[in-house]
Amino acid sequence: MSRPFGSNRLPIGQFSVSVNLSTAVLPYVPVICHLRKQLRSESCAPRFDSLRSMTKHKLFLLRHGEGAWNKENRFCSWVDQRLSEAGVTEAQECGRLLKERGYEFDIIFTSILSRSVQTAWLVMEAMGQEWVPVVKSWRLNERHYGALIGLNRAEMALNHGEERVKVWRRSYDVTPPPIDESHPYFNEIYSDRRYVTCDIPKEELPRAESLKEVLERLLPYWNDVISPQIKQGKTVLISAHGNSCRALLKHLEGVSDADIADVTLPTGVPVLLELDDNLRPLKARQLLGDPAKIQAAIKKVEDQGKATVNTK
Ligand SMILES: O=C(OP(=O)(O)O)[C@H](O)COP(=O)(O)O
Repeated sequence: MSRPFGSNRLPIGQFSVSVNLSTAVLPYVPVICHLRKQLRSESCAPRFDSLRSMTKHKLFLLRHGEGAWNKENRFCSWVDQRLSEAGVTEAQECGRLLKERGYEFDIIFTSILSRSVQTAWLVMEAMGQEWVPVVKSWRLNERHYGALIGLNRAEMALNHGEERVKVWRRSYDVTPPPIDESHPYFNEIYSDRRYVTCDIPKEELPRAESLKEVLERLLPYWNDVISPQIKQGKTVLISAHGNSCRALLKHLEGVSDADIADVTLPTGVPVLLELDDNLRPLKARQLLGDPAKIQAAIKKVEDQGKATVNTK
């Protein structure tokens, strides 16, 4: 008996089916041929192509819960403040929210500053996922605010003007004056033994950074360590800082140098990014939680640079 397809395996799209070409099947061959044609038609092909590149990776960025100096409105940066009572609650609530939504992490990255590590622990505890590995790097540390470390933002706005403070806080490529040995927090930072564990000599660690410089020290870590984990299909949480998360967002979303000035991250609010296989965002970032509360928290961070008298 002749075989119309040369064998008894009939390809349909990506699959093939075993066909017994008996006289009982032969009447259906035109229908099968029609289906094959449809699958190959131009109207079908793009749909499959886009499905292939649409593989979603979920990446979560988190600015730690409120720290003691967030509360006092001081530039904290590389000073190792722990979470305030409100910051502990924020981190726990963040963990509960992530649990309620059914998210599961495979690996967590933090800076080597206690407030980001403590936040990761509290999130994991609230999610019942304490076993998840945590990897720490100075490359996720907060931006180094140089000589501004420890200063009160509202007092600076009074002395230098709100515009100047906004430039120091939010511009992309303005580096604040560097910290030197006369600074009250210099020794506390540079004699801390955590900074001999870094992948560069202590002497080469920054003394002040613009957001651009934060991105430059963060990118090798993102490219070599974090992104391979995501590409392997792992769900990653990065528990870090306002400006290290902003730098990464700028990179991933392609935010312009000018527009990044208007991106503000509140403490304790997880940011969900859905990425394709090339780690490009598939849609806009999502700040998870009550939108009204999130807007209020963003405004609070922005208002920290206003010249109001700080009574706390
Ligand atoms: O330590 C800081 O950020 P963090 O609270 O995210 O670690 C900075 O002082 C944040 O200051 P900014 O919001 O003026 O950039």
